[in-house]
Amino acid sequence: MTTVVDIRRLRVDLDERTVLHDVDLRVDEGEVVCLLGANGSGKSTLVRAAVGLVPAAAGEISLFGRSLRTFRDFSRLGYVPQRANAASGVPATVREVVTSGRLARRRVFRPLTRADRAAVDDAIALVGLRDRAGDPVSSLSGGQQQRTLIARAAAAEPDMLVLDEPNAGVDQRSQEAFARALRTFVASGRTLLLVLHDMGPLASLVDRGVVLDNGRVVHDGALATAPATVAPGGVPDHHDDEHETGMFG
Ligand SMILES: Nc1ncnc2c1ncn2[C@@H]1O[C@H](COP(=O)(O)OP(=O)(O)OP(=O)(O)O)[C@@H](O)[C@H]1O
Repeated sequence: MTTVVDIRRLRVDLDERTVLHDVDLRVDEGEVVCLLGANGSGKSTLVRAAVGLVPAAAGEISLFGRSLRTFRDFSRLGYVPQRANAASGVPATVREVVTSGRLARRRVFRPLTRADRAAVDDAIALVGLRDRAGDPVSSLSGGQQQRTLIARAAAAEPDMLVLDEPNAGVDQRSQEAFARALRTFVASGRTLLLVLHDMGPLASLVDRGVVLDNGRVVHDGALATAPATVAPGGVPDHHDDEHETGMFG
């Protein structure tokens, strides 16, 4: 089994404050791992550090078996930040934005192949925006714009998707459709690292939950009988004693 993300004893300092302390996180190929925790517990910082967007003050990060310091194969990785906004000054349509993800995968510009077009169509279907494909992204809701960026990442056919709060501001029906689509993504052996405040319909997909509290990992393990949501505040009340919550196996 290949380890896709291997983080050991990671410390991250922001504004001279330590926001991640001694964090270990391992994600194997084909796994769906969910980061949970209250606001400000460090979930976004952890995924940003994992993809090289914030520097580590201490510790080791490897992606696909290679130290992040020398890792260059970023086309294997699709990352979509929290509250991402796909609208720019340019009046691009959903299809154009998604296609740009496909083009970014290639070194030299050449016309789209049939395979490129199919990957773009699949990615748009993955996020449930088929009926909006020709619309300008500026006409979409915030949730739909983030979905557009998820489709752009998926169009490059990465081995791992890292999605920070993909369901924020998305209605229940769209969340359910998205969960079904992501099931297809992982069925092909690909890897998912999700930051979720509320697991909602994605709960049944998740193999393992990692709970952060104040920048430390306080739980790392399987999720028991598909809890739909995390307790108010994002984490179980007694996450130091997982048996009390009944949420984690
Ligand atoms: N750019 C920054 N500069 C300084 N401090 C930051 C920065 N970004 C985040 N922080 C701080 O780091 C801590 C962790 O924030 P982070 O956004 O990683 O938490 P989170 O668990 O993702 O929260 P949320 O669920 O609200 O998105 C918080 O205390 C936050 O205030």
